[in-house]
Parts: sequence; structure tokens; C-alpha cells
Amino acid sequence: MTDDGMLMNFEIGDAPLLPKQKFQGGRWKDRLAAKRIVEKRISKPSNPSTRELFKENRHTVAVEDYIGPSTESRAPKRQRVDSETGRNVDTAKFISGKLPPGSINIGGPKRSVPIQEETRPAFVSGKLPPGSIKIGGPSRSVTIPEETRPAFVSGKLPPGSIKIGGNRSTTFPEETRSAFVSGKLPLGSIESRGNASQGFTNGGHQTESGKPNQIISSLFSFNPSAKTKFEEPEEEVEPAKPSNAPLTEEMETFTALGLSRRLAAHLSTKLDMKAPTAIQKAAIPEMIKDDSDAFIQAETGSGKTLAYLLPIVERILAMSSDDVKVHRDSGLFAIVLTPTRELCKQIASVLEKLLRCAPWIVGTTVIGGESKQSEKARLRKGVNILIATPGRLADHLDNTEVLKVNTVRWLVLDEGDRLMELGFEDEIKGIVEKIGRRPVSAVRDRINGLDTKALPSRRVTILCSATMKMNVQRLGEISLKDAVHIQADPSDIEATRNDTDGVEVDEKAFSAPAQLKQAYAVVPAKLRLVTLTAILKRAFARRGSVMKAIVFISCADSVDFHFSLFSRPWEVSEEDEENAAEAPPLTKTDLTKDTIAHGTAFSSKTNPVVLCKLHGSLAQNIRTATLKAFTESAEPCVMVCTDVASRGLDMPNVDYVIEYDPPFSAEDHLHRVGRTARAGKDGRALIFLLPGEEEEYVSILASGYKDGKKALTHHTAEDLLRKGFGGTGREWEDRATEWQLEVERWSQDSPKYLEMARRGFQSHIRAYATHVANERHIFNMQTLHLGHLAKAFALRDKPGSIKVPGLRPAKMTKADRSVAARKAKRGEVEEKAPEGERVRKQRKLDLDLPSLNDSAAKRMKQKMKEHMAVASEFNIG
Ligand SMILES: Nc1ncnc2c1ncn2[C@@H]1O[C@H](COP(=O)(O)OP(=O)(O)OP(=O)(O)O)[C@@H](O)[C@H]1O
Repeated sequence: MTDDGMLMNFEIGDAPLLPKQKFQGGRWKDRLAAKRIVEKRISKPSNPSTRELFKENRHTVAVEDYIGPSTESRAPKRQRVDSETGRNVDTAKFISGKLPPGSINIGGPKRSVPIQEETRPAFVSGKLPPGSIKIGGPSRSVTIPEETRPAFVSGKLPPGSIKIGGNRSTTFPEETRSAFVSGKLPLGSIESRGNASQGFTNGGHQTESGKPNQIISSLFSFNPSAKTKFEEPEEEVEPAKPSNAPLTEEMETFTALGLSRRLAAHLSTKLDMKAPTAIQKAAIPEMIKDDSDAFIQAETGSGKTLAYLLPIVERILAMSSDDVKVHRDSGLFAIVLTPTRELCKQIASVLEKLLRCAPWIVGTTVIGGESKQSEKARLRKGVNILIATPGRLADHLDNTEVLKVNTVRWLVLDEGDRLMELGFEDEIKGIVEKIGRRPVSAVRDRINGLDTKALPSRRVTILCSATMKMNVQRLGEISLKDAVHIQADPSDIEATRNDTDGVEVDEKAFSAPAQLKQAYAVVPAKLRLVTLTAILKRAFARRGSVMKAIVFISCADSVDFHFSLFSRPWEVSEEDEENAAEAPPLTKTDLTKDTIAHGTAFSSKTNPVVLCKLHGSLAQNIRTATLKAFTESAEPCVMVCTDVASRGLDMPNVDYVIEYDPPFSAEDHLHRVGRTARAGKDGRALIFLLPGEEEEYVSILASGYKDGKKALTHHTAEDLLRKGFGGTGREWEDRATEWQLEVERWSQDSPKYLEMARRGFQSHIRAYATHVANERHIFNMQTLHLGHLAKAFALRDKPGSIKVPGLRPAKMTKADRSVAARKAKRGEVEEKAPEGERVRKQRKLDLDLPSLNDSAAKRMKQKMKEHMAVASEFNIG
């Protein structure tokens, strides 16, 4: 990394510069020697014309050239030597951190300088006024008093100044110091672009006095820029027609697919479903007539749930005759397994609505986190269709005698690939073995007087997902036999899209709904948090433009942090205080008191937005209540969540999905964005990518999109910040900076929030290490700039010094401690206390992911180690 912020340039005007001589190759010692010889020649040029030229340019030479590695005109340094120590006085001060009165550290870990009002235009325009010098990056400058200029040029320091960095020095008024410490600017200074209210930071870094480990880096400096030149769509792309909408009644009806009039009429009158979707059209007849195992695969939001539930209910209904009806004691006929508890409840709710036309058929759930006793009681009463999470079902199969599975004819593995991904393979194997495949003769038996001919002649397994990861193959091996692959007929999709002009329908296996508008934003790490805030501000600025948005975040700790940050108390200005009573009340219950709040960071009292959080570490009843509140909210609402909400959930009116942290695999991306643009509705999705390697992800996005790159929109952080923070000119920069500093102070001022931020940061990095192997070159831990990333967690810590309490060794007992002390006394190496099982479990939960595998953990450790050891922007000086 370059010496961030240590480059200072004089405005050089139009005068010609001396040619720069570069020294490359060979040993560094040789290069240095060669450089010195050239320097000597230049400082005492033998050729008079060169001498003249040098003289001319003496005050206009770029300091970068002047002090940089290929210096042409380095003036002799004044050596101020301490008579006692023999050390250079300024260096000693610099190292000791003891500053003379009236000065302030700059150039080392503690650097700052006040900015005069007249410098502001220079910041904004990038054009420097006469008498100023550029510091840091291309966009930062500071006016140096005329008398300081010779010191810069000659390296001779005026009295009262201190040396910084190399040959650079300046003096600072005393009042700046307090401004620096308090964060409040003295009159006459302006907020620099990098660090509003903290004074200008040389190089974008400064340390708060008295808090030696804190670094306040500037938001808008040293951000890497995108390496790809993204092509913008030349003209407005015509919005694509929906690809997952229901068919029209003229095209198809439920009765034509083989459903009874009772069921079809119920769908039409009570559920407002007049015609099937394309996947329902393909799956229903197949599952009614045929007893093959099947893999149902179709886009998100295309109605897969009903595609398998309808034929099951139809066939169970068909067992009844005029004399005998199926009832809850007739036996368990179908089991549906789902990876998450939320999805389980959702499917149960769809089933419950469906069964209102046949209330004698009973469905129920067994779900991890719920009361086993009440589940047992329901099972005892009898159930025909059971929706379950695998762990809890396996538990009941082992321990609940009343649960009989000999009549089971369907085993549906909804989101089968996710089931495998979450490591449910053993449970599924056990369940499949227990259910067994009934021989045909047994199936032909009559159950409680019912004719079982309507049921499949053997146990059928149905796999269902929008995507098929490699692990589904393994799942197929465990559970499927001669399965058929059921997909929507492309001509049906074409017909729903009503494309008369012969638009080609992509037959690619996995793709996002065609009408979904996808965008990507290349946002440098430091700007991530402010950019997300800007996007949410903008999205909810006009009431009604966005109703519900979901923000996907990689891990539970980070969700907690962002939820707290976005719901800080409203800042009450004088005006607000008057109408504080108008702040709308939130409907919260005991369960949702910590998971629902106002999104104060991106809404106002007059136009409030509700904020919810959801992740796997929350208690099940809290998860359920929060999801219900989000789903049913009539107010604009944002949910920050982990992937626990990415699969299968059908939440009405979600019109915006933001992938703040990129998904762990391309399949996960399709599921996440699939929470919007469902059943033919419109939707928007935006993914955050870091400049650099992550830009490559754009081609993966394009490959999952029907119209390829053409319809993908590219945003820059600047675009989004300008729109979100508003103002005239570059006012958005100041506003964003101010907001960032405010949240940094918020986290610094409270041990609780500081710990939250640190946990979020650390878990985020751990999660980053778990991207699938074939995408790891894109999400590369080695290129992740942890320092910049810390800023997006409102942290001022050096990344290496961030300790996460969750990773601490378990508490030692008194006895442990005395054993350890005895060992230490004997000179034996003290063993680290073992990490508690509880902590480990908690971590697994926190990530909503399986435990980090060895290589992921190794990659993360390596990265942290590097950051603690390698010179980075955090240990300059
Ligand atoms: N025939 C239909 N007519 C109208 N709406 C329908 C029809 N079938 C399903 N829907 C609606 O479509 C939405 C999506 O259905 P569903 O949740 O089954 O999709 P999915 O394909 O399982 O999606 P995912 O892959 O995300 O789980 C639901 O709101 C559902 O009510």
C-alpha cells in the first residue's frame, strides 16, 4: 500500500518540471545510491542553464517529487539535535508524541490541520487557490501560510513548527487541538470532505487524542475506484414482461388439469386464483396421474408450493366416497420437509387456506423451537399432512409413539438443496429409512374403509426448488428413484409474457424472474454504510414509491448492529421538539419490542418507516412474531435479515431487495432477489460490490438474468450518495460525512454499541470467508481492506485490535485458575482454556450458517494476522 496521505503537492502552475528519473530494478541499496548521485548533481548543477531552470522551479516543484522516492531537488535537512540524547529534536517529539504548545501532531498516527474557509472551494472544485498546497489525495488541499512555504521547500523549519513525515512541517493554532479532540470545529475552520467536524485529516487518518487506538479515516479519500469500465445500457431498456405470472383462464383452468370442481372453485372464489401458473400446469397433471418421484424446478415466486400441494390434496380428497370421508384419524399421507421454520409455517398457512374447502382433512406442523408437548398432543389427535423441519421430525420419529408413518405416500423436500446445504443429510436419510417404500400390495389396502386407490401405489418423493445445487444430486441418491424433472413449458412462459414479437424465451435452468429489475452498485468499503443509508433514504423519501424492502446481511451480529444503528433515537431539533407528539406510535408486542423500531436513519417523524430485524439467533416466537409484523405491516417497512429469510418466504408487497452483503453462492442470490417480483408482480433488486475482484460478479448476475447484461443497471456510490443525501453541488459529501461521524461517535460513546459494532465487523469477516469455492477468487479475503471495512461498521479501531467477546476463551473456574497458576509456576506452558460448547453453538447460530470449515477459518485467521503485522494505513509513521 502506498503511503496514504503522506504525499503533499505544491500547486505547480504551468512552469515546466524537471524530468523525473525513475530508478528501477536491482537491489534497493543500489537504487538508493544511484538516486543520491543524481540528487547531488541536481542540487549543484554544473550546467548553468540547468541551474537556472532549477531556480525557476524551486517553488513550483511538486512536493510529491520533492520528497518522493525519485526526488530531484531535495534540499538539505536542518538537523536539530537534542544536546542530551543526540537525537533529532523533531523526530524525537514526533516519536514521543509530546508536542510543543500550539502544535498538533500530523503525519504520524495523530495528524490534523485546520482548514480555512477560503479553502473550501478548492476542496470542492479540486482547483487550488494560490498559496495552497495539496495534501493527501487529489481532492484535498490546505492553505499554508506564506511563511511556511519556504520551510516546506527548504526543509528548514520556522520556529514553532514541527516536522511531520519527511520534510514537511506546519504549525497549528491551539484551538484546533480541542476541536480535534471534541469533534467540534472552531470558528473559521471548515469541515473537510474527509472528516467533517473533526478538522482536516492529513492522509485521511487521525487519532483522537487520549484514545490511542482510534483512527478516524476520511470517507472520501483513498477509496479504490472500479477497475472495470461498465457499459451503461444505451437506451432505456423496455421492461420485460413477467415470466412467473399465472396463465390466463383462456389458456388453462384448474379443472382441465385434473383438479376436482370443489378445489378449483375454492381456488377461484376464496383464494382469487383463477388459473394455474406455468409450473402448476406442468406439475399437477403429472403428480395426479403418475406415481414417479419428481424434481419440480421453476423460478422463484412461480407458485411451486401449490404445484405440489394441490395434487396431494386432490388425491387425498379423492379417497372419500359418499359414505366414508377421510378424517384426521385416517392416517398420515404426506410429509413436507423445509429448511427453515418460517417456511414451514408459511406452507402450513397455504395448506390451511386450501383445506378450508375440505375441513375434514387436517394438516399440522412440527417445528424446531416450538413446544414438543403440544406437537405431541396434536399428533395424537391425528393428522393427514405434516409440515416439518427435519431435526424436529427426526426427533418425533424417534420419541413420539403416536406418530405412525406406515401410511405416508408423499415425502416432499421443499428447497431440497438448502436442506442439504444446512447439513440435514443425516436427518433426511433417517427419515427416508423410517418411512420406507411401501410395497404395492400394502398400498392397495383399504384404510379405515377408504379406498386407497386414489393414492400413489408407492411412496413418492418430490424435490422442489428454484435452483439445484450439486448437493441435490446427493439428496436424489438418498431419496429419489427414477425421478422425472418437471419444469414449466417454455411456450407457457412465453404466453404469460405476452410476447407477440417472438422474444426468445431463455430455457436456462436457473434464472431470475424476467420482470425483476436488477442493479449493482460498486461501492468502496468505507462508503458502504453511508451508501446503504442513502439508498434507503431515497427509496422511502416519497411515500408509496417503495412499500417494503429487505436488506440481506451476511450474519446475525451484523444484522443486530445495523438494526441498532438505523433505529437510534430520532434527533430532536427544536422544530421536531414541537411536534414530537406526532411521532407515530409503533405497534409492538412483548415479543417484538427488540426487533421492531422506527428506521430513524432513513425516515422522519412525518414520513416514518418501520424497521424489523430477523436472524437465526432470535428465539423462535420472536422470529415468528417479527416476520408476521413485517408481512402484515400496512406502513412502509424495511427488514434487515440474514439468509434465514432468503428461501421460499412469500411476503406480499416486497418491492425492493438489497443485497448489502453479496450472497454466498449464485443460487442464494436468485433466492434472495426472488423475494420480490413474485407471481408476475414488479420488483427491484440491488447488490453491493466492492471495487476490484468483486466486479467480476456482474457476469454471474448477468448469467442468471434472462436479458443478460443488457438489463442490469450500474450505479456508482457517488450517484447513490448524491441522490440519497441531496443538497446542492457537492453538499451530499458533507452530509454523508457528518452522518458517518455521528454514527461513529454513537458507537464510541456506548460500550454496548461499540461491542455490537465490533462483533458485527468480526462476524462479517468470518462470513466472508465462507463464500463457495468457485467464487472465492471474486470474494477474496486477501484483497479485503479490513481498515476500510471497519469504517462501514462505524469503528475507529485498528482491525487487528478488535476483539470479539464471543471468541474469548470460556471463563475459567477458580480451580482451573489455580491449576494454571501452578503450571505457570512450574514453568509449564499454560494451556488455553477450552472454548465453551455454548459459545461455539452460538457462533454457528449467529452466522445462520454451518460452522466455518477449516479452510475458511484458516483464510480468515491469515487475513487478520496480515493486518496486524503488515504496514497499512493504520500504522503509518
Ligand atoms: N395460480 C396462481 N394464481 C395466482 N397467484 C398464485 C398462483 N399460484 C401461486 N400464486 C401466488 O404466487 C406467490 C408465490 O407462490 P409460491 O410461494 O408458491 O412460489 P414459489 O415458486 O414456491 O417461490 P420460491 O421459489 O420463492 O419459494 C404466492 O403469493 C401465491 O399465493
